[in-house]
Amino acid sequence: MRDALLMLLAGLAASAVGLWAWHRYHFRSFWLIVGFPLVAVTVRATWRKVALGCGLTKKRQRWWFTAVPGAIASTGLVKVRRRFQRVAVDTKPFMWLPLPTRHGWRVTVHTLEGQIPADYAQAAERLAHSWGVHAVRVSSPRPGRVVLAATVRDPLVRLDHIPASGELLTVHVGRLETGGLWTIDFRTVPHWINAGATQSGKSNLANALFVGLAPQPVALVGIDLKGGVEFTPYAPRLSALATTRTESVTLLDDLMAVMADRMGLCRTAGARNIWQLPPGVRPLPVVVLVDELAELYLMADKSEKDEIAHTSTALLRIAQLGRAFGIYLFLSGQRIGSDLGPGVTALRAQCSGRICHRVNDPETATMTLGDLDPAALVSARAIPAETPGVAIVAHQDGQWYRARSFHVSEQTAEHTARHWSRLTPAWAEIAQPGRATGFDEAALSDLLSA
Ligand SMILES: Nc1ncnc2c1ncn2[C@@H]1O[C@H](COP(=O)(O)OP(=O)(O)OP(=O)(O)O)[C@@H](O)[C@H]1O
Repeated sequence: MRDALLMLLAGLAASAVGLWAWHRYHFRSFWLIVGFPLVAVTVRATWRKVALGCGLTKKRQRWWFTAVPGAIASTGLVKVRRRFQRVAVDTKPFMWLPLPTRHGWRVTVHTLEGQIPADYAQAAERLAHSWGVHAVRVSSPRPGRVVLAATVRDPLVRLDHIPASGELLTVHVGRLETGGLWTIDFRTVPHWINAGATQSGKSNLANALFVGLAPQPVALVGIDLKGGVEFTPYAPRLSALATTRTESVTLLDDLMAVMADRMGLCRTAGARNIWQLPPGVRPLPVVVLVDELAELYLMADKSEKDEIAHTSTALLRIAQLGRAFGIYLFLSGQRIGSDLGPGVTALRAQCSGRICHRVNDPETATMTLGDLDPAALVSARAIPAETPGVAIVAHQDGQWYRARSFHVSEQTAEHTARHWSRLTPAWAEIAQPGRATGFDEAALSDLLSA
């Protein structure tokens, strides 16, 4: 008997250790086979209580049945004394079966009359606490349906390695909280704002972007108003680098000339943008990386006014027209606010790509993320300092996500710059009007008619 008990205890201990090791070393299979089925049953079984607690139920008139007439049964609101009575009961939204995801589970819910997805988004934090998960995100694939995606544990605490990006002007810079890739695709979203307090991970993101773009046939240009400390390591792969405001003015003038040149090229070829040009005459896309954007706008005395106005107009024109002519902006800074002048506000309006790292004040989050869901602003302010690189991202699918960039050290960026330096086009080749593609009108006509 004692032996049997000992055997049983030993068996239980071995199973517990086995389960722990399984959970620890292969969470994915553990989650699918053990964790998820238990969670799915619990979520379905407790949905009425959870929905009621989170304010997602509606009162509906129902015929209520009591097995013992005369006894007092309570629905929580109405005391029922008869066998059948029409009473107001709390109705929960219909919930489908939960489905497992890489980092948790998701479930589709039918909204009740008068409910909108925002009602569920407001209750997301309550739902997360009720279910004991890291976060619940709400999306609505079609009217009347809401998908609640629960993340069991924060997938952004530890990230794997940066995967290679396949397509031109597309870079996988990190991971979204859903476990999916965080992708910056300049052809879909041409201009980006990358804001955040100091040490929040802005430069790391620029490194990740640079490492992804370096092997691609693109011209990279840097404007580094931190005196060049951030982008000088990229120099072998940069076609041009400006480290002062005066140099920036010249560089931006060159970029305007490139844009005018490309406009002429497209006009001659009857194309609306450079992507409609035949590959032989299509100019190289140019990505302009800017660090410390605010420095371009700060005025120490009145003598700088004209220079600032000039820079501001050039950047704004590039933001307005650059997309069609293959010139893209990635603007980083601690504050990109209206206090820097109307030029910044107008520039911000042209940048549909928004990335907000940890910020110190609510205004910066509001300025960066604009009129995105208020929950995004709350999330941006809640990013802890211990997780640099975590940001709120307005994604290409129209939703916002928490995301984290892959860690790319300065040494890696430097090595990449040297490795791909042979792909660096000389700035003179790009910047001289009429020579952006080496085209002349006759050669272009020949190419187009071929
Ligand atoms: N995704 C990440 N994963 C891990 N560590 C990161 C990540 N992003 C940034 N870090 C680390 O956080 C620190 C600050 O990052 P970074 O220099 O990019 O911040 P920053 O916002 O550019 O700061 P500053 O404005 O002061 O230059 C660095 O030590 C960097 O290695």
